[in-house]
Amino acid sequence: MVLCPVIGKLLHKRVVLASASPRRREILSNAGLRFEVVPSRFKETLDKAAFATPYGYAMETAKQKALEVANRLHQKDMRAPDVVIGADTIVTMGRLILEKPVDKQDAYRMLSQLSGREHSVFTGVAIVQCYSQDNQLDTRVSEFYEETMVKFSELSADLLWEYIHSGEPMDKAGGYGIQALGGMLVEAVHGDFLNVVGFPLNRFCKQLMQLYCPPRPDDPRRAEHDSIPAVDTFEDLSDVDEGGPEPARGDAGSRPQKAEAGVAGAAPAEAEGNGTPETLPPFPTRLLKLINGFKTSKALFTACKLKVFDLLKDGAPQKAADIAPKVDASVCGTERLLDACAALGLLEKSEQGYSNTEAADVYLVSDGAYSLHGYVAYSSEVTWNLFTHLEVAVRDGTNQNVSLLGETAGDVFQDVLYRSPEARLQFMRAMHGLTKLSARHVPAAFDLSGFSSACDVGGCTGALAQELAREYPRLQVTVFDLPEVIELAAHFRPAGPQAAQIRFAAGDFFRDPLPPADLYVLCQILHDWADEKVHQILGSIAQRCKPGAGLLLVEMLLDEEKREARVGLMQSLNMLVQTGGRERSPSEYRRLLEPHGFRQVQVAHLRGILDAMLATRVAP
Ligand SMILES: C[S@@+](CC[C@H](N)C(=O)[O-])C[C@H]1O[C@@H](n2cnc3c(N)ncnc32)[C@H](O)[C@@H]1O
Repeated sequence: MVLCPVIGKLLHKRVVLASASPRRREILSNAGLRFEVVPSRFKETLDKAAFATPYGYAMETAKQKALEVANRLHQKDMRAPDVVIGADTIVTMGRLILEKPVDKQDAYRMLSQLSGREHSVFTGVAIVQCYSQDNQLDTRVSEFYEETMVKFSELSADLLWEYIHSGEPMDKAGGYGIQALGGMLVEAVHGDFLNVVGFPLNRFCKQLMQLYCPPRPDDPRRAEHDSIPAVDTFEDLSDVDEGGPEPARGDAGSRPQKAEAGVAGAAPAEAEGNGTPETLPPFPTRLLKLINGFKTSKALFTACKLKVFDLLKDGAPQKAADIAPKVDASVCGTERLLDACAALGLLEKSEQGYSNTEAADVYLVSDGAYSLHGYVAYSSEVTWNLFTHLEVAVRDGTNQNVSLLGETAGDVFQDVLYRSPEARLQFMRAMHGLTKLSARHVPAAFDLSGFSSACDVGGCTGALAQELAREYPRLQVTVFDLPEVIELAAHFRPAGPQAAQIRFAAGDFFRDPLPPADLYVLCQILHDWADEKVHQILGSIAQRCKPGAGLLLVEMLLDEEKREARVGLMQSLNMLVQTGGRERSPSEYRRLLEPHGFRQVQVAHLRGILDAMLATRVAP
C-alpha cells in the first residue's frame, strides 16, 4: 500500500537513491517507493566555512551527490534516470558541524559534547529530475532540509565507551544511531524522528507533491489537505512548466524559515506595499541556461584549444598551478577554467587536483579514435564566428561567409571552407569525428545486404563508408568527393580489414558523372543546399540508377511540425549561416525524391543526432 499518491505515481519512473545508507533505503522502501541504489562517488569535501548555514552545506552536499550519480548514469547509459535522490545528514551544536567520526576517539569527543545537551540534526535532500534530450542531460534540482532537535541525557564516560565499542557510532553523523542502541542516549526528540534516522520522509512527500502537483493559489483543497491530498487532486506527473526550482523561497504559509527549499510552479506572495496576494512566476532556470549557454560552449572550446584534456589524459591529477604553465596561461585564469570544466562534468576535481572524466578521455583529447576535438575546433573557429552574424542571416536569408571573410564568397566548399589546406583539413577533421560517432547506427538501420556496391556521394573522409564496410563485408564502397578532399582523405583511412572494401574517387557532383553503384549514399549532403541544387544532385544520381537501385539519405530529420527536433532545428539555423541550406522533414525529402523516381521511402529514426531514409529507384 502506498499512502502518498505521488510515490505511487513514481512507480512508473526510474528512481535512483544516490546513497549507500541502509537506513535511507529502508525508510524509502517502507514508504512504497521503488528505486535502485547507486551510491554517490561525490567526496564530501565541501568547505563548510563557505556556507552561511549548516543546512546550506547539507543541501549542497546532497545535491552534488545526486548530480554525480545522474551524470554518471547518463554518461554510462546515454540515458538518465527520471529522478535521483541525494541526502546528507549532519549533526550540529551551535555552528559546529559533526559528521561521521573518523575513529573511536573522535566518536568519544563528539558524544561527550552532546551529553546532557540539545543539538540539531539536519538532513539536506536533493531531488534531481533528469531529462535527456539529444544526448544532453538536463536537470531540475529541488532541494530542502529538515531540522530535528534532539536532547541527550547526561552520559557517563563508561556508558559512552561501551556504546562506542559496540561499533555503532562509526558510520553515523554525530556518532550515534537513534534507531538502535543509540536510542538509549536520547531523552527527547522535537521534530521528525526519521530525519534523525537519516531521511525526512514526511517533508520529502510534501516536496514531491509541490514538484509534481503544485497547488493552485485559489484551490480550496489547498487549505483542506496540508500535505497529502486525495488521489484525484493529482495532475499528470509530466512537467507542469518550463521553469525550474524556485530558489530562496519559503514554503507558502507554514515554514518560511526553510528558505532554500526549491519549489516548482507559482507560489502566492504578498505584493509589495498593498498586501494583495500575487502569483510569482516560476524561476526561469531553463531560460537562464539558454541565455548563458554560449559561455558553456566557449569554456569547453577554450579548454580544448589549450589542450587541457590532452595534458590530463591517463595521468595523475594535476593542480591548476601545475597545469597553467604547461598550457601557457595564467594560474588564476586556468583555475577558473578548470573549475568551470569540473562543474560542467568535463573534469573531476579532487584534493589531488584535476583529472579527466571518462567522457573527456574519449571525446575531448585530440588523438582518440572517437575524438571530437576537430569538431570542437571547427565550432569554435568557424561556426562561432558565423553565428555572430546570425541576425543578418535571419534578416537576409543568406549564409554569412561574406561577412566572415570580408570578400565575395563563391562556392561554400571550394571557395570558403577549403580556402586553404589548413582550413580544409580542419573541416575534414570536424566531419570525420562527428560522422564516425553519429552515423554508427546507420548501416544497421535497414537491411542493405542485397546491395553489392555503394557510392558515398560527398563521402569526405570515408567515415560512413568505414561503418558500412564493417557491417557489410561484401559491400564495395566508393567515396566520391572533390579532388582537394580526396587528396587529404589518406589521413583518415582505416587500418582494419575494411580498407580493402573502400576506394576513393575524385569529382564534382554538379558536373561529373558519378561512379556506378547499386546503392547511392548521401550523408549530410542535401542539407547543405537549397532545393534547386538538391534537384541537380538527385537528378545526377537518378541518371546512374537502374530500377531497384537504392538511395540512402542520412540527415537530421525534423518533425513535420518543426516543433520538437531541437538539435535539428538548431542545425537548420546553422545551415542558414554556413551554407544557405536547411534541415528538412521526411515529407519534405519525399517531395524532393519523387520527381527523380525514388519511391518506397522508409524512415528510420536513429539514436544519436542523425536519422536515415532509404528509397528505391522505380522504373520511369
Ligand atoms: C557536410 S559534408 C558531409 C561529408 C560526409 N558525407 C559526412 O557526412 O561526413 C559535405 C561534403 O560534400 C562534399 N562536396 C561539396 N561540394 C561537392 C561537389 N560539388 N562535389 C563533390 N563533393 C562535394 C564536401 O567536400 C564534403 O565532403
